[in-house]
Amino acid sequence: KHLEVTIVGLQASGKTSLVNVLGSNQWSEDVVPTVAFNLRQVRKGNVTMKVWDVAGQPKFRGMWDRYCRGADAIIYVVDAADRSSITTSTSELHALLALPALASVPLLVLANKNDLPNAIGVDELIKEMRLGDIGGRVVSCYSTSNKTKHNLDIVLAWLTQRAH
Ligand SMILES: Nc1nc2c(ncn2[C@@H]2O[C@H](COP(=O)(O)OP(=O)(O)OP(=O)(O)O)[C@@H](O)[C@H]2O)c(=O)[nH]1
Ligand SMILES: [Mg+2]
Repeated sequence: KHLEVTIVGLQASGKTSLVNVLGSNQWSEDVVPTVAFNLRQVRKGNVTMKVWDVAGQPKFRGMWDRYCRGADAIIYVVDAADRSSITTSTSELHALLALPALASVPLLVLANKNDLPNAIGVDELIKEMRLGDIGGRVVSCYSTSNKTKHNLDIVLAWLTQRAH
């Protein structure tokens, strides 16, 4: 089975770390900011995933839609411990999802870095980011940590469910 997934979200939210931990069980405090994108192949059981890990710095956000087109799923990563980033994170997400080409692509929002104190929880993030307003597609939201691997098992289950 195959799955193509695109990971977007603001810089330093933990996208590359997620792929490193899911793909090769490699956690590091020291990850280089992504330039443009990384393409990784991840195998889990009988599922081969093509993972587009796209850069989150402002100058790269205009490329997000290009990598999201044709994806079987979009993962949107949020740094749940950086509350000052949530307004920008929200507007970037809603701008992306407004694109007709991305209608009906399933979305998984991760409230990442839940190992840090004061990280925002799922219920509050759903409200803050107005995830309830997103229609016409599957929308899920989990609280995760790449550092402790909290809930990464359910992220993987969510992904493999979408393989075909
Ligand atoms: N405490 C904690 N730190 C994390 C977690 N995930 C990532 N980080 C750290 O956050 C920093 C940024 O992580 P990256 O994975 O490079 O973030 P990114 O989203 O790929 O950033 P760009 O490539 O610039 O878009 C690194 O120092 C990571 O170690 C997490 O779950 N918990
Ligand atoms: Mg990165």
